[in-house]
Amino acid sequence: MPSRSLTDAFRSHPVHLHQKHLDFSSLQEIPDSHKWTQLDDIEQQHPSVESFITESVPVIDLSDPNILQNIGNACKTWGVLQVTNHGIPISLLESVEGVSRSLFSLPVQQKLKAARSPDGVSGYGVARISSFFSKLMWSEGFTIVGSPLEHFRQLWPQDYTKFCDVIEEHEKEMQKLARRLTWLMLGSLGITKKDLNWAGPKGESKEGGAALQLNSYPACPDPDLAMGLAAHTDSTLLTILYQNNTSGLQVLKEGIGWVAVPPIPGGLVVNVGDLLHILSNGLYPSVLHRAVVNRTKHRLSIAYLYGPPSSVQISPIQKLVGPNHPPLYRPITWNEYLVAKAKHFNKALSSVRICAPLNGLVDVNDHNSVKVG
Ligand SMILES: C=C1C[C@]23C[C@@]1(O)CC[C@H]2[C@@]12CCC[C@@](C)(C(=O)O1)[C@H]2[C@@H]3C(=O)O
Ligand SMILES: O=C(O)CCC(=O)C(=O)O
Ligand SMILES: [Fe+2]
Repeated sequence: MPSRSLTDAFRSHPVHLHQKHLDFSSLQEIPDSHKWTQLDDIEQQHPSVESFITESVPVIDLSDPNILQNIGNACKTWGVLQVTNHGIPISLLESVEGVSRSLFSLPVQQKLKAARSPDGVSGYGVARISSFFSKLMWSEGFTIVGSPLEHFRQLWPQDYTKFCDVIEEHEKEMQKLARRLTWLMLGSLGITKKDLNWAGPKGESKEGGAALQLNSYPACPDPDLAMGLAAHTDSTLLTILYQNNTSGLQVLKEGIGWVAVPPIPGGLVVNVGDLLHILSNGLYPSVLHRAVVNRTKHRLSIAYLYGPPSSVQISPIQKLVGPNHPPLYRPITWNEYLVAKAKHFNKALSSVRICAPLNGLVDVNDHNSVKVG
């Protein structure tokens, strides 16, 4: 099969999303289209009991000498961590936040000039997973894969180059951090570059791919009736998330429920994605997470979704497989997995599973996505 870039992922599987674009800033009340009148199944099974929760997502200093052990524990027990001392200049993160703020504050008609097409990846629009719900989410998104130049030229005909420069610089820095984190996570499982088939003969790796997702969650008149971004896992190796100084991210911790991940100054959230779940043969489970909204504050988040080179087949690493640990997932490329996600949403991992779990249970992340409203 010819090698295809991430940009081509949805060519064969266009998603025609319900395109109702609101001017959130003018709304005093939530319209029916955005009112989540009924709790979805995931939330009913795992009620939020935040006031009693004492556990919190591990915060890991990347310069700590025990880094491998700390990262391994966090990936195994939480599937998510926050990192500090990560080397990304705060000024760069704030500049991307500035680009994002300028973008989302443009008039709706202007933003729609850079709308994502049904078979495309990049551009402005509602989250791709929106097609699984009858109600719309209280958010807007802008996805960037490759150069944002064409879209940015539509948005800011006069000064698009300065916005492109910020995104380019951010991509370079985040790519370095994402690679480093990937090798730390794999290293904590005893995996080195020579154990992976996409690393070259000297252990150098072919370039991974990435998507940048800018998310905007406007202040909401009735946050209890709205959903910022519905519960999902990321179809990545890992995702690095920057949040402005407003809470909203929650992760599901088995046996506890939804746990808030508050922004910490200078910190970045790192999620284990479905492809690392597959590579680690389920040892590092991808984390189910969602974003809730706020009555008074506009929240912005910037997700760097990192994955393998698009031609590479991802399957459980040989070293982690044996007679007592059969491979749980079949090989799949990133693009193929994105199509599986577009078809099966939170059952995508189960759709690539080849071996029934020994305890007879479904995958931890195999949640039902029930239509709401
Ligand atoms: C590479 C990708 C992962 C993603 C789909 C995408 O093609 C680009 C956007 C990503 C995103 C961000 C918001 C949540 C999410 C589920 C969605 O709808 O779009 C993820 C997708 C994913 O991880 O599956
Ligand atoms: O806004 C957030 O905190 C979550 C964003 C997210 O999960 C995503 O972009 O995949
Ligand atoms: Fe996510």
